[in-house]
Amino acid sequence: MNTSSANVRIRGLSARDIRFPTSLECDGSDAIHPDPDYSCVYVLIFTNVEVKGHGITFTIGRGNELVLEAVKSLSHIIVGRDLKEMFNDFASVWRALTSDSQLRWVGPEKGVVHLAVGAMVNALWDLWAKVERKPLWKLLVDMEPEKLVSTIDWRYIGDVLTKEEAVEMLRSMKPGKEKREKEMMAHGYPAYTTAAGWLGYSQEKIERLLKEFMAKGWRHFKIKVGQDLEDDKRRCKIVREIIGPDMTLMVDANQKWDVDQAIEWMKELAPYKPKWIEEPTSPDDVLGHKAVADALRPLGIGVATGEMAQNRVIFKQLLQSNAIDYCQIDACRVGGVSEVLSIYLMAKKFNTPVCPHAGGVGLCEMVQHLQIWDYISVSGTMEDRIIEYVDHLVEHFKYPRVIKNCCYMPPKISGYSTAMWEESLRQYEFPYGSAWKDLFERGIYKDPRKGLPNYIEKGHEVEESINPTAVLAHY
Ligand SMILES: C[C@H](O)[C@@H](O)CC(=O)C(=O)O
Ligand SMILES: [Mg+2]
Repeated sequence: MNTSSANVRIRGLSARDIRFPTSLECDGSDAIHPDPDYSCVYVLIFTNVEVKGHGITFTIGRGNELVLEAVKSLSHIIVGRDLKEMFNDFASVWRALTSDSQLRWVGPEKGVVHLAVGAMVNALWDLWAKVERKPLWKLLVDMEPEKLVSTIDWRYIGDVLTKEEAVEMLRSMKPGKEKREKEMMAHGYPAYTTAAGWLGYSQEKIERLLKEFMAKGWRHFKIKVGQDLEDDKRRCKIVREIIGPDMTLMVDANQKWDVDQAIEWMKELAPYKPKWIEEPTSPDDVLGHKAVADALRPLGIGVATGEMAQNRVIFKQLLQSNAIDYCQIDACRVGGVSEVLSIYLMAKKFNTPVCPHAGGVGLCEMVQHLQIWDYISVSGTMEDRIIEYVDHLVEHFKYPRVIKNCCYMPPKISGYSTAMWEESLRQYEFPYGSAWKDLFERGIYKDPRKGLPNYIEKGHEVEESINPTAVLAHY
């Protein structure tokens, strides 16, 4: 470890509720989430020296309120701790964050508490990379295999991949690493875009955006489906007409269907040659995904999923039962970088390509690091692999992704690319930021602090409560 991490101690942690009103333009909309306001809980870890860790977890609006509280409840686990000692045994830090006995009861390792762990763990990895003065992908690439696997909690996955196997896997990829790194620096990692295909966009907007992306050289596109079959057919037909037969079309149902419905619906969309159907059904239904995948493979359609798979155990089952053709890790959904690493390693074992999910705020910034590490150190191939790209909210990041020739170029600044501009935070912190104040004043959004029923005076459920904060739960 770089000597600069010696005597560095975590002095404090702040978490802020940052929201962007993206639902106004239907950016990010899909069959299940028609009105997402791209948001994040923004965690800042302060130390006794200048270096700070920035970590985010993505939500689509009010979920921030819950994640924020979970971060506060977990913060005592890392505040006051020594960095060097934490990074010497990072798996134990992760285990401590996921094992708080009382909070664990409302998980475990899933949902709100796990999203909170994700933000905190991402902030710690950002801090680690900054202390080492490397972008996160390079920190991972340069780490000795033993060290890298020591950051992962192997509980529950050792039946498909042991720590020792993972070390061997990483060692076996050492030859050619330098060459792959140089190649990455020169050409970057290929991307596809979802930015033309949100469900709430009008036909005119989809057509215009597709043409604009095509003119810039984009060749792989994803659109949302799942609300109305006839409408999906119409939209897929238009997209195919615009992009032509040779370019890639992917479709995403965001969990809209039952298993049988997914199979039937996709048979109808098969003539438009989608490469994959993403999230055809419930993210928890491993065997359901398998049924869909088995039925659609003969039609040349793969199944992709993962953006809402809650932890490494679900990924283990999806991979071991051959229920998915594309593994879509998400940088925040599982417990941050450490758990994501274990999913990449399992995907390698089962020879399943990883194509990260990035439709959200800050996800493009984060997943590029992970996928670049995968190419250099884990899979050693980009075949059948591609990173999602969306184009909004980039201006709020200090060191945003750099796209050249439709490829992500490796970040050069140390850290995990998660830091946002203070001005953006001041504008979009909910509900106090200036942008939100303006939206409330113009009546575009309702200020949640106004016009709430006052349960203390009028209410019945909580009038007996001796804790006035109990009413907060009754918004
Ligand atoms: C609500 C989000 O925008 C979601 O639709 C993103 C997604 O599914 C994707 O990018 O894939
Ligand atoms: Mg998706």
